[in-house]
Amino acid sequence: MKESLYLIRFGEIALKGDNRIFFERLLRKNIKKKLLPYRSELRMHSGRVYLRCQEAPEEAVRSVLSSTFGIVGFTKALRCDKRIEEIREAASLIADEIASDGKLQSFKVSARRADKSFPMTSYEIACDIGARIAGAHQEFHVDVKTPDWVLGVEIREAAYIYGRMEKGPGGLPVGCAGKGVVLLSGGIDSPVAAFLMAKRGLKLDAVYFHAYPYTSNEALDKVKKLAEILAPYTGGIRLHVIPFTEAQIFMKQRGRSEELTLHMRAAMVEIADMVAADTGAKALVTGEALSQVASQTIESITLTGSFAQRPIFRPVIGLDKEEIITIARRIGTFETSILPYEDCCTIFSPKHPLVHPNKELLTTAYRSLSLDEELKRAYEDREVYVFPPHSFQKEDQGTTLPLG
Ligand SMILES: Nc1ncnc2c1ncn2[C@@H]1O[C@H](COP(=O)(O)OP(=O)(O)OP(=O)(O)O)[C@@H](O)[C@H]1O
Repeated sequence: MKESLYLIRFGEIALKGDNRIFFERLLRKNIKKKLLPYRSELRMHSGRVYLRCQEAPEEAVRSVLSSTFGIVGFTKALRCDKRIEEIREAASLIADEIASDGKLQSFKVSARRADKSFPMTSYEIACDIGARIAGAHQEFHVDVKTPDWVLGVEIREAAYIYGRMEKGPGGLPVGCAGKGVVLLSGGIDSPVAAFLMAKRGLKLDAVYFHAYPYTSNEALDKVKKLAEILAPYTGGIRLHVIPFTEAQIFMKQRGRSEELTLHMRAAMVEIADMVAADTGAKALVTGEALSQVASQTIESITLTGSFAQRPIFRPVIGLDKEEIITIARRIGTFETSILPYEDCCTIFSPKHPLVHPNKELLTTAYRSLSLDEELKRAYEDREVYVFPPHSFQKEDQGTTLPLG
């Protein structure tokens, strides 16, 4: 009897020594949660992970596996009795499916025999199956050195037969690094920053500063859309929308024009920190890249970063715009990010912002604005959206696991 499953390869987790079990447990939990409402079962056998999820459409499972950090590869597999006739049949089903794509031509069979009582050697299995596939499909020829695809046969407590590996996103299971708060604008850079930090295991909440009516509801919809696109990677995401207009007007009226952008950034950092304190996050994340604009010089970043109670991670700090765009395209945020809705900072930004601020002078100027009440009110009046809806559970706070 044949059973259809997925064989999953975990990546960096394999290097985690004694702590590997924590990472594996978290990754399995993340996969199962993303497959809800379907029933799924994950089993481990000799360092392999097999997922059984018969109710879910294949597309849904593939989309979950290709967006779950910690997975480096996966493939559909067939499990059958340890009889050569069954193995041949399963191998030919997999070869038929790959042949129907018409894209791959050369192949090889890689056979492994953990159960040495099986009456054929690995070499004999490989020759037997390889000859049959090549005989049945004119489009396939054997190439043991650089094959387009590999048919895997593993003889364990049962026989497992699988075809082409698809790529997973790599990285570490979301949540293993604890929790962070990303400042998510509608631009190109911050969604990429969110993606990169989730890839290193950070569970994220997002904060968006909305200056209605100076920034439109379409601008807000755009950020919601970005959060929705990121959600499969981040294992769900909450978006905190901060009504920022009054605080911005307050700063504009009281401060010096050329200092306004930096004041706004500092205020954003302070509010994001409040969200972090509330959600148990240990770091902030921004999409800042060195020297991209006036507020991203070393002096500006040092100044605005000094208002945070936690480290600020800036994973795109050393990337060129083109490099950031390449990632944005790959993860699917680019087309949404370039929709033409203004960000609140652009609208309020002065013509000649300070580029190399003096930290002491600017800190004093910012503190003299006495913004505490304004910022507290903006924070308290925030609205929270969850992507996908109803997905957030208390246990999603993220746990810092011991690193091995
Ligand atoms: N309205 C906003 N809401 C939330 N975060 C913001 C907002 N505006 C800016 N940020 C944060 O500040 C960072 C720097 O913003 P800035 O507009 O200077 O640069 P940017 O390179 O255009 O960034 P992005 O492409 O992410 O908008 C952003 O990456 C983001 O993390």
